[in-house]
Amino acid sequence: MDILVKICGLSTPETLEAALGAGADFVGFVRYPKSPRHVSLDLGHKLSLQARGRARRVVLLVDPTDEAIAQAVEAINPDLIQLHGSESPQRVAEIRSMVKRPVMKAVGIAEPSDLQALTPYADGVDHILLDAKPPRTGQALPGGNGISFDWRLLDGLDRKLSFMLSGGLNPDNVAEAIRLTKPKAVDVSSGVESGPGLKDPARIEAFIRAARTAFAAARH
Ligand SMILES: O=C(O)c1ccccc1N[C@@H]1O[C@H](COP(=O)(O)O)[C@@H](O)[C@H]1O
Repeated sequence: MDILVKICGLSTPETLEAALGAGADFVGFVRYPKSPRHVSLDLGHKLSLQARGRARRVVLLVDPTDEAIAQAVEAINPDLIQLHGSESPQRVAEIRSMVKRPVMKAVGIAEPSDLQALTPYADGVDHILLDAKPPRTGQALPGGNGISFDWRLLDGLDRKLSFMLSGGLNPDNVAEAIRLTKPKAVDVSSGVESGPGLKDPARIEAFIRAARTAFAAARH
């Protein structure tokens, strides 16, 4: 099984096509109005149709209400729901049983003790996403800030846990991240942009190529 690659925060047909053409396994659509990558339900619906059958479609939500979840599921028909707020393990389980679709929970990592926060989620979700914690400024988004965490913190991780890695990845550092952390999948947003919310097809392609090359090298 090759490493899986997710390109998140796609918001135009052209950049979505670039990600699909370059072989992305997951494509992410952000439903969070404060984000420069936020898509309306109508745009999300159109992008989802474009990606259908070509990659797994992910909807990213942050502490969503039941109504926000229902709207996103109906419009975008995602294959996976990414929860990127401070949803408790109980809320994640509730959402999973409500939507009857796979759910991925993002957990912020900044210090060794943060790894303990994974345990309560591990049994109740389909995927765990490890991300950097957002900076402590009032303006920061809960994710999508282009910030990495110290990957060596994952040396203390139970290796039975398979995870998707995110946080400040880009075409230049993804190989090192894969070598050090051995994730099942990698996820990128800011690192394949030319400006906030502006995906760059050349960087998308370079990221996917670098991830696949690094994974192949790590197997030998
Ligand atoms: O991308 C966003 O705008 C976003 C908004 C709110 C929560 C999460 C968001 N993005 C996710 O954050 C991580 C890391 O992103 P980056 O590569 O460091 O920019 C990734 O999972 C994005 O999907």
